[in-house]
Amino acid sequence: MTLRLLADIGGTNARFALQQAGGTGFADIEVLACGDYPAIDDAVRAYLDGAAARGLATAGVKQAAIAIANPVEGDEVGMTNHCWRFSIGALKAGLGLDTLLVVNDFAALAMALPHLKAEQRERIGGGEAQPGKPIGLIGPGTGLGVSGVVPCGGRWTALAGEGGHVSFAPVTKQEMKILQALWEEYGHVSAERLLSGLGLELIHRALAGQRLSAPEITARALDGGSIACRETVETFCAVLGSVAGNVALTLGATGGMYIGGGIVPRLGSLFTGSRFRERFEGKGRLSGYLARIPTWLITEEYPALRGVAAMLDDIQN
Ligand SMILES: Nc1ncnc2c1ncn2[C@@H]1O[C@H](COP(=O)(O)OP(=O)(O)OP(=O)(O)O)[C@@H](O)[C@H]1O
Repeated sequence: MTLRLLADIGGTNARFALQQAGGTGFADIEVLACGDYPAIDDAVRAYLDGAAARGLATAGVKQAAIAIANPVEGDEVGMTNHCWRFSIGALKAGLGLDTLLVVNDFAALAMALPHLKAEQRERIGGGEAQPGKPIGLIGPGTGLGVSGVVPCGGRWTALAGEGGHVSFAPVTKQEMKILQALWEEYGHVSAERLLSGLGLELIHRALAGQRLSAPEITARALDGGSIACRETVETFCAVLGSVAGNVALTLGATGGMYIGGGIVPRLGSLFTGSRFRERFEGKGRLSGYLARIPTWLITEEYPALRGVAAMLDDIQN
């Protein structure tokens, strides 16, 4: 039996799975905390050892595909929001692999978008997807991932950009206040500075003068215990709408715009009832154009694993 190893590695979480062959289901999905392992090799080996202990034939793993949260430009990989650095060649040799594909995590996630089923996504607002047109993606997690897929010669091609690091543009006086506070501290204020776990904490600090962790902020906002936390989450959702609208305009994403990442699915009704969609559409003379673009929240749990498996299929066919 030949197993393929698949991984989706973010700044906080490393998600692993095994797959028998292209197009088949996943076995043994596990999420490890990146911070528990000094290097990527240690996390991969810990996962494979665990899978072997659970009775899977991991000695047969000769092919692997890793989606990771940083630009992938050559053999040397350095994560943006975590300390792991590695050589793709050395990792491949160390794990005894014949094939190792390493790609940007949001490019992998984008490859899964055209194949998502109705039960794997939740519609936010109106609009109608145009078939065969670019599809956009934005996702706040440890960082802010941005990507999309464009149709090319009968196939989809994923974009591997770093759109989370574009400069933040405030839309309201309150957002000006946040920008002012962050300027003092960071000089360049990127969209990721607000739209990430740390971003929630920074927004809250700027608006309420209180230091809380991202999970604390959303918990207090969700249980109704704190008006200030609710305001922070509302601001986060509004800014996300604005930045998602920018991505849709830039890509001409008339095939639809998707929201991924680990944070938004945890916001529940605070997101669905937020000003996200109003701000997505609120682009002056282009508002009508954006109103026609549908937005969806990805509810499928491991979409980037599905995307990176499709990319591995592509290089093998
Ligand atoms: N309940 C919560 N509410 C809000 N934020 C949360 C919550 N739980 C965790 N987070 C934040 O989510 C972030 C992790 O997001 P995610 O699960 O997408 O991780 P990741 O895939 O490792 O990230 P990335 O791919 O962006 O590098 C952390 O910054 C964490 O603080």
